[in-house]
Amino acid sequence: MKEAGQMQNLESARAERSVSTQTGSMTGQIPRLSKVNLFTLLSLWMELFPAVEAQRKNSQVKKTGLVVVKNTKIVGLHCSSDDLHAGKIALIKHGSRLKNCDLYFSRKPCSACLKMIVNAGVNRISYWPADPEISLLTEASSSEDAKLDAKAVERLKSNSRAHVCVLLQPLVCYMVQFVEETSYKCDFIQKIAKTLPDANIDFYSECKQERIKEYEMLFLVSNEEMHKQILMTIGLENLCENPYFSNLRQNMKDLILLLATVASSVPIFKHYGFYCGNTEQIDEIHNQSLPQEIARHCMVQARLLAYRTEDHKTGVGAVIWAEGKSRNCDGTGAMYFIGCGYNAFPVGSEYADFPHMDDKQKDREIRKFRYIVHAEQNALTFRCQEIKPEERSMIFVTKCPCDECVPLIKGAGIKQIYAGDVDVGKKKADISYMRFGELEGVSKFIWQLNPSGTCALEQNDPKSKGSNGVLRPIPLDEEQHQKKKLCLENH
Ligand SMILES: O=c1ccn([C@H]2C[C@H](O)[C@@H](COP(=O)(O)OP(=O)(O)OP(=O)(O)O)O2)c(=O)[nH]1
Repeated sequence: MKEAGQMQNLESARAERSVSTQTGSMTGQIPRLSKVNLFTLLSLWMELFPAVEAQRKNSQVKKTGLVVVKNTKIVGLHCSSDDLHAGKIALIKHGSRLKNCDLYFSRKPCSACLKMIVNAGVNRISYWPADPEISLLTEASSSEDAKLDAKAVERLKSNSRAHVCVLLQPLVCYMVQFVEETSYKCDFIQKIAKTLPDANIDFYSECKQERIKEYEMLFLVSNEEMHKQILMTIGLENLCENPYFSNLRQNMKDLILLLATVASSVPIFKHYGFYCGNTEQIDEIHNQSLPQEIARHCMVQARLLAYRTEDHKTGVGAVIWAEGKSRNCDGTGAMYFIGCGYNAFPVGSEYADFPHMDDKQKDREIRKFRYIVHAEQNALTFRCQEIKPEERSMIFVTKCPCDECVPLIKGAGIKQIYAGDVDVGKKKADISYMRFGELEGVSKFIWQLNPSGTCALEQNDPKSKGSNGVLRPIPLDEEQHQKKKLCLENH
């Protein structure tokens, strides 16, 4: 019954959307993620940044993701490392620039982190209301410390100027359905469906189910009574009563479902990944490419950003990272965040200030193309770090960069582009994608089946890690290569 109802809702959402696209009416905009939910999702996702080191086992301290926001713009994406909690990393990386920032944690921070970030003058600290950084779910022997820490956190919270709170907003109507629909139709899944027509397309649903289970284990407390206990210990007793408790759990579940859906849209599937299409360039530049799991992680960030688009039809997200010369204290290893963005009308404009039509509209004056700022353009404009020519910087875009953006990316000194190649070589009425294919001097890693098989990323092998903790590809010899081909055919 519920499913039928959902389908009906989806149909009416689609119908409404297509009417609004044709008429330009203000109703029926596509569902959009709120900023708060985007930051929260990114913080959870950052907790899952692929480990560049042996992960702590049985530690009382859980890994934590963190998003630092200044004036509604993201200025930091971090995750805890073996040595340092996320809050400490924020302090090292941003120092007094933390003043007036909003911080989104994937777990309630411990007292050691909280005292420092409160002292730095942050504006707001929001955290995911499940098991805190100092776990309350670990064995009894350590829970005494966890409880003492929770008390200290409460005291710091009530005596600080910063607003320490849980910020989760309910998703707008049809958001989950919209994310499901667009994730399934996105370039990455469709590329697999097209190039491997025999592949069981159910791999996507299977992958999603696995992700949901995995993230529920990590980010939800399955037992309701236990969850209430935790909430009470971390000072959220007012959320333990209904309807607040059931609403909170529903919001948490919806966000986890959304994260799992988006994460499965860039799947770990056979020999698909981001590869350089030009086989002549492979030997020369492949060694410089990122490990697949990190590239995939960053692309999912870009996919999440795309759900903040202001374009009725096509959401695009972009995120820029760079790899420093050596590993830093962050759980992201040598990688550090530079900037991110999504396609939207100029900052501060109202909905009706600019036209929203696509190129199906005959009247060219009321088309969106001359007004909308592209995801890459926003990522470059609002970057919080400089792009250093001596370092490897990379942009992850959910769509092939267009002719407006390609020279900007190259001119900014970005060394690598990770993208899909839908639309490459196309000249549409108001936007074209001719330059990407011809672009030289910037390495392009396109989502595809490994074209050569001559390099593979043996990601679990510690020997494949470089001195900076970043994984390196290992070349395969001819025999291994043949085996790879065989196992590909067997799948
Ligand atoms: O590098 C790019 C290229 C495009 N866009 C944004 C701008 C615009 O908001 C949308 C245009 O997408 P598309 O080319 O797909 O045009 P469309 O008219 O939205 O869709 P269609 O594919 O049906 O033509 O994507 C970017 O952010 N970056």
